[in-house]
Parts: sequence; C-alpha cells; structure tokens
Amino acid sequence: MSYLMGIDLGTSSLKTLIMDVSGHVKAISARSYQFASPHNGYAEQNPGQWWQACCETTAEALRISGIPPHAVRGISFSGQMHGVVMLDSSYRPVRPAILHCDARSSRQVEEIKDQLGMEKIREWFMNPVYTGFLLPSLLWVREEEPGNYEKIRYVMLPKDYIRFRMTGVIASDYSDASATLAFDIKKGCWSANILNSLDVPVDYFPECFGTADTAGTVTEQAAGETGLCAGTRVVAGGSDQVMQAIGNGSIGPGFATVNVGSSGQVCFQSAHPVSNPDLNTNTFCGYSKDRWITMGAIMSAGLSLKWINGVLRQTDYRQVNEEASAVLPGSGGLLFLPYLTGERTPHINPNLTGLFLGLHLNTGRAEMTRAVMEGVAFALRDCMEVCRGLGLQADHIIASGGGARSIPWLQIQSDIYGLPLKVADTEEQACLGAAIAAGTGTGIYQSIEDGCRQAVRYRDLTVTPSESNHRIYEEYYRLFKEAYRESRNIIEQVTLLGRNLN
Ligand SMILES: Nc1ncnc2c1ncn2[C@@H]1O[C@H](COP(=O)(O)OP(=O)(O)O)[C@@H](O)[C@H]1O
Ligand SMILES: O=C(CO)[C@@H](O)[C@H](O)COP(=O)(O)O
Repeated sequence: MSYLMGIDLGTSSLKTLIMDVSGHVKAISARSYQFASPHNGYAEQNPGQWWQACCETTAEALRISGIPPHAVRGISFSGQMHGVVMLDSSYRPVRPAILHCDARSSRQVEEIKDQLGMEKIREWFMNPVYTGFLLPSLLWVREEEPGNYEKIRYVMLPKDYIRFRMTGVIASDYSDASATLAFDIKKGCWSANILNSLDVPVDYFPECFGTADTAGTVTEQAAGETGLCAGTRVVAGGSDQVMQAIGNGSIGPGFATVNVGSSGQVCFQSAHPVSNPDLNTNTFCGYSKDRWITMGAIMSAGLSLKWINGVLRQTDYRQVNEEASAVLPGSGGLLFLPYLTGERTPHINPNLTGLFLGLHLNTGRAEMTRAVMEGVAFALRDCMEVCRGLGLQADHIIASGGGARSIPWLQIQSDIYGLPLKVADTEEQACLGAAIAAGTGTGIYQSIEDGCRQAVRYRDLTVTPSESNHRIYEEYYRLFKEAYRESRNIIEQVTLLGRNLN
C-alpha cells in the first residue's frame, strides 16, 4: 500500500497529514506555536521552531498511523505566504523570519511606491505593495539591520526553509514566489526589472519549481530527525492558498474558496492573470506558472476570534460556538471591524486597528463573540464584492480553514454572503492539497486534477443562506462599510498614537 504526506506550515501551527491514495486520512499531527511580537506590529519567528514542529509532527503522524516509513511514497508542503527567511553562506538564519502579518515595513512600502511609481507597480507587480511581503521586509533589514543584511546569501519563503531542511536543496515554487513582490507574475520568473531597480541581488533568490515538480529527496540527517526514510521523494508544493484550493478541489475557473484561517481569504481561480487597476486584491501564480488566482485577503479572521477568546478567557470552542449560536443575527446591535492588524482588501492600510460599535449595558460575551464572527464575514464579503467587480464568478464556493469547523460561523458566512457554501470532508485542506501534489509528483496521480478526483470529497452538508437573516445582514453590512468610511481618519490617528507608545 502507498501513502502520501502533506505538511502545512501555518501562522499559528504546523500540521502533518498522512493519507492513502484515495484520500483517506490515516493520521494528522499538529504543533501550535506563537510568533513573537517584540514591538507593536511586528511578527517574527525563528525558522528552527518550524523545523522542530515538522520533525515532531512527522514522527508522530507515522507513529499514530502505524504506517512504515518506506510506505510513504512522497511528501510535499503548503506554507504561510509572503514572509522572508534569510540564510547566510553556512545556511543559518541570519535573524528570525519576518512574517506576512508584520507591519514594520511601512516606510519601505512608501519608498518602493515613490521610486517605481504606480504605473510600473501596476505593470510589474500586478499587486498592491504591502507590509509583510518579502520584498519590503527585506528592504527593512537592509535599512535597519545592515549587519544582518550583509550576511544574507539566500532568501526564501517560510515553507521553503522546511523543504530545505528536509532535502538540503534551496528552492521555491511559482505560487509562493509570485507572492513576494519580487516576481514577474506574467513570465513566471524572478523579476530583474523590480530587483535591479531596487538594487537587490537577483542571485539571493532560488530556482523555482511547479507545485508538482520533484524538488529533492529526504536526506540521511532529515530521516534521522523525522523518522522518514532517506531517499523518499520530496515534491515542491506551494503557497497555502494554492494548496488549500487543491485540497478543496477548487482548481479551475468557476471555483472559489473562502478561508477562515488566522488570516482570511476569498480566492477565485482564473485562466489568466487578472489586472486590478485599484490594486486592492492580489494576483498570484497558481500550481504552475500558467495558472493564476485572484485573491481578496483580510489580515485577522480566525485571529480575531482567537483574540476575543483570549480577552474573555474562553478556551472551549464547543462552548464558544454554542453561545454564539444562541444570539440573534446582528448581535443585539453590535458591529465589529476586524482590523486588529491593519487591513489588506479592500483598504490596503496597515495603520488600522479594530473597532466595536454599539456596546451597551446588555452586551455580554456571547454578543461580542458573535459580533466578531460577523465582522470577519463582513470583511470577507468586502473581498467578494471587489472580486466580483473584476468580473470573477464562481459556481461553487467552498468554505475552508479552522473557521469552517464552526457550524454557526459557516451559517453566519452563508447568510452574510447570501450564497450556499460547500465544505470539504477533511479539516486540513492545505495538508490534503500538499499530499495530492506529492502524489502527482511521484506519478501516483496523472495530474493535480486527477489527484483531486481521487482524493477530495465533500461533507454531506451544504450550508444555505436564510433569506430573512440575509436581509437583516444587508443592513448591518451597509453600516459596516459606513462605519469604516466615517471613522477611518480617527482609527488611523489612534493606531499611530498607540504605536508611538511602544
Ligand atoms: N472549532 C472551532 N470553532 C470556531 N473557530 C475555530 C474552531 N477551530 C478553529 N477555529 C478558528 O480557526 C483559526 C485557525 O485556523 P487554521 O486554518 O488552523 O489557521 P492557521 O493555518 O493560520 O494556523 C483559529 O484561530 C480559530 O479562530
Ligand atoms: O497572507 C496570506 C495570503 O495572502 C495567507 O495565506 C498566509 O499565508 C497565512 O495564512 P493563515 O496561516 O493565516 O491561514
């Protein structure tokens, strides 16, 4: 019997899944971690922690499943996007990785915009220039930590580091590379135009593979650390958005996913790179350099629920979901703007923070929790509206991420979008997508499409919108947008005041 392994490096945890070739999950092992935030707006993590989580979960998944390591035919990866890992010539990290949710590089973002101008940004980047993306984070290191910058020899994305520790090969893939702001999305290679203009050496950046290309084999050392067999094929993998889309069977035009992970995304598949003159969505490569996705992204989705749970000292998701279900739509007249770590689509503004509007003496923790779930869904609705405005359509919307474990949150989303939602049968769609890539790269599946046909199944549950709830939410959605427009200025001022105190 053959088995496949998929490893997803998330923002708050790393998960390893083993499945058989029909997509039956045999084991999932996870390790949670927290990123460090030494200053307000900073988000960084030591890549060694990711590798440790990878070793522990791989060994644990093998142990739980009882599958002999030689039966694992291939391994692949899914990873949190945009962040930068910098290695010196001895392959050691020169400093902690700077993550996608890091807001320190506001000045470098402005410098890139000033230096290149909006016309070139539209043409070369096809994406908004935003903090937390690899290029501005790298420029921050150049300006603020010149000693570290001088030591850099290799630059890569987070999951590329764990693939490197597994294989000894430094590489990236089109989907993740296209989300760095250093890549030519249309041609599918590192952009000499961008890098030369900003005086960043092109040779920092590794060779790129397609998601299903072989990128090496497990080394003797990694075999000792993970329990895998040396020589096992390692397949490149891709960005979490692309791998999760594969794990949801969302692989061609007409499909879209809405993900509530730590951050949140609405992701449409497209047959060509979609230009957005307003630059408030992202256009990235898909699982090969001739596939694309258009994405609206929010910064704090599951993170918002995690935050309110922490504040209200709620630890049990079952209870959280039960209490939120007992509150009527609208949370008793409470709106939440989930801009805890700034916002990408549609505002592209790192200098925002969150807002509760409508607190009163009867507002309790259940109302606050439900308002947070609703606020996240309103922000994702914003993403959908922008994508629709670009002409993107979907016949199927598939809900994914940790938030899809919550039935009330799924219903809130469906009611707010006014759309039915399908949910994949496995809770770890990005891992499943990575395992499908592993199966494709090792020839078990003929293609990613074939892998999806064989391994992706949906839950026997389609969440459908309630018309009356949708009507109520339309009014709240109008006020949600209005609340931002009316208070943006003051939110920015308060945010900056708060940052100055840190
Ligand atoms: N049972 C649940 N009910 C409600 N929300 C949940 C549940 N499980 C996870 N979540 C939400 O999902 C988030 C984690 O999603 P996940 O996709 O695992 O994130 P990541 O890949 O970023 O680590 C949590 O922060 C939480 O908000
Ligand atoms: O930022 C994006 C997409 O632009 C995310 O896909 C991140 O890569 C992290 O995802 P989560 O770990 O928050 O789900």
